[in-house]
Amino acid sequence: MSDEIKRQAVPIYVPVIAIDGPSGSGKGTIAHRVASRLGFHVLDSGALYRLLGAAAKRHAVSIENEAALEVLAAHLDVQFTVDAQGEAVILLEGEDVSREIRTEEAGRVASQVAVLPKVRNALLARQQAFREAPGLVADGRDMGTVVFPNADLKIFLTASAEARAERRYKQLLEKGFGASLAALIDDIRARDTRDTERSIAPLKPADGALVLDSTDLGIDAVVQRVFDEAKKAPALAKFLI
Ligand SMILES: Nc1ncnc2c1ncn2[C@@H]1O[C@H](COP(=O)(O)OP(=O)(O)OP(=O)(O)O)[C@@H](O)[C@H]1O
Ligand SMILES: Nc1ccn([C@H]2C[C@H](O)[C@@H](COP(=O)(O)O)O2)c(=O)n1
Repeated sequence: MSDEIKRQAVPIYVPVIAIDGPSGSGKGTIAHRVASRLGFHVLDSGALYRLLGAAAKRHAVSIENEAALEVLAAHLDVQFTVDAQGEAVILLEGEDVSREIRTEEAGRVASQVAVLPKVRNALLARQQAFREAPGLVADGRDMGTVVFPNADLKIFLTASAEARAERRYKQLLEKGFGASLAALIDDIRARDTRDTERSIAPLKPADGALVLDSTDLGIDAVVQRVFDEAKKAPALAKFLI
């Protein structure tokens, strides 16, 4: 045996912040702001369910055909990129679907395919693979309960259905989509019911999650609350110095 010191690779711990909550509560906005400050990656898990819905439409697969959707989910050909202006671009089978998957219809279909256990299982490892150094902020419905149950910080972000519908209304108009506020409230309530009442990975606060109601809180105030909590988590505090 030589005196040579054998170097062993020390695995790097990759922290995760899980942000869950209902549609329009601000998860994506907060996740991007927090990730940008920390230099972390972002997982928009809802986009995967939306993409699966779009893939089902392209391949004429019924959204009730769980076996076929499981195969589609396992082979989903997606790329998350940015364009020259730094805007997020999502490619499905090489085609830019960034706009198509952001419609209310795409959200409804995503919520319908998301109730299927085989679909959720097929997307699980793909979501967990987003956990890369230096860290990840993951947004969705089951980030803290199922996908990253050991997350360093769990936030459950919520707001009244009316506040969320109003935010969505403004957002859709800004993007050039037509919208009706009354229809959005109905839609949000229907989606809340489906997401919270499904038998697998229902939307609910994870054990230990900080529940933040943003009905009367602006974006900056929510981000500050998240950082206040992050400072208390040993694996995250060093990124906030
Ligand atoms: N605290 C807040 N106060 C006011 N507006 C907000 C707040 N948080 C987010 N918004 C706005 O609400 C809209 C919806 O936010 P966002 O898309 O981040 O929600 P989401 O929870 O990710 O929705 P979804 O789950 O449907 O993707 C955006 O236009 C965003 O700027
Ligand atoms: N972790 C997740 C993320 C999303 N879904 C489902 C349920 C949502 O209604 C739908 C669209 O999500 P959004 O883009 O609005 O965040 O996808 C889920 O079940 N689990």
